[in-house]
Amino acid sequence: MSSNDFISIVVTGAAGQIGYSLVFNIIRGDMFGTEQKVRVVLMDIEPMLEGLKGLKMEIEDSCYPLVQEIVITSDPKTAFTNVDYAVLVGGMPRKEGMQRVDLLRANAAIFKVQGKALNDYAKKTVKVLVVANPANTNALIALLNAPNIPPENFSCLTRLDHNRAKAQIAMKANVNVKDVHNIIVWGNHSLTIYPDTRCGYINLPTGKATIANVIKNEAWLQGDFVSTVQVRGAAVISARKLSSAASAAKAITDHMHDWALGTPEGEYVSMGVHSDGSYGVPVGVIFSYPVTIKNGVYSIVQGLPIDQYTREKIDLTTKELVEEKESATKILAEM
Ligand SMILES: NC(=O)c1ccc[n+]([C@@H]2O[C@H](COP(=O)([O-])OP(=O)(O)OC[C@H]3O[C@@H](n4cnc5c(N)ncnc54)[C@H](O)[C@@H]3O)[C@@H](O)[C@H]2O)c1
Ligand SMILES: O=C(O)C[C@H](O)C(=O)O
Repeated sequence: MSSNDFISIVVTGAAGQIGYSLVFNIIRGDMFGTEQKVRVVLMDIEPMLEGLKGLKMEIEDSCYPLVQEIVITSDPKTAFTNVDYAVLVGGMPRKEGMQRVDLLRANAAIFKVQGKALNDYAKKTVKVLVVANPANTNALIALLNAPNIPPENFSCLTRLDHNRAKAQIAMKANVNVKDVHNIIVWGNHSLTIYPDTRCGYINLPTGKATIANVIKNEAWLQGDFVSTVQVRGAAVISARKLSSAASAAKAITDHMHDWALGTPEGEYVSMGVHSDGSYGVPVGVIFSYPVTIKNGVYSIVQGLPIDQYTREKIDLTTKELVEEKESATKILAEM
């Protein structure tokens, strides 16, 4: 995993709300295990360095034994040098009246710089997770600017959508979330993401049962369930007046934990990864697929049945990602 006895991980946007939760998940051992020491680089823009100093003090005062070193910086070279893992949370948030393309433009500049910095300074084996929205296309921009790092090492966060779907099923079926398995979320981390339960199952005291057989309500599974997951981020913003933070940090932790340490035999998780053309999605967009992970390498689950309804949902989210890719390509060409 690391040439030393510690792992080095950078979190960008560390002074923000996700950062405040995420960093403690890392140093508690939730991400890489309770025996793994970590060097954590907290990166943010220069005006936030004072806040990062406070976060560093809180980390010290928490006395977590896994902490090897805490670095705070706003300099990309310092941030990315020799890191094993990079979690890119920092970005420009959408402001009132801002179109999606304006958000893309603001973030393209950030992810171009960070992609180049990863390329120049990180280990070539670095595993990158992009969280800042639009997460799939920001990840693509970073990847396009890091030609020396394999595309398979770039991912974006859709595990929060995956976890949201799992939680909705557990609540509807009145079972513990740990008994719900093999939910899939396909596509873009946006309103078009498609939560799919057709391959999922629930462990009941009587044995394994399909989600459809337990829920017995196809209209709900194809209707309210899908829309609840799709608008969950907006619902949290509307209630909290802030976007999801602790649940996002938990999802980031789950994503990196599984990427580093693997998935249990037969268990799928959802990850936004560089499309290889699987399931008719064009090569070269960052698309959320079901994956299994072994020895730090993910494999897209192949051969799942795709019915007409699922095909339409996958096509819709694919169309949005292809359009985002076209906008990003134009924006990058103008820079
Ligand atoms: N993919 C997902 O599931 C998911 C879920 C929740 C939030 N998000 C996204 O995650 C991002 C962060 O959310 P948050 O609530 O922590 O936001 P926040 O506004 O609290 O924090 C963002 C931080 O990023 C920093 N930042 C801005 N530009 C930067 C740059 N160039 N380099 C380094 N840092 C920079 C800011 O200074 C700020 O401290 C947002 O884009 C949000 O939409 C994604
Ligand atoms: O920050 C947002 O716009 C919402 C976030 O992506 C979420 O899914 O909670």
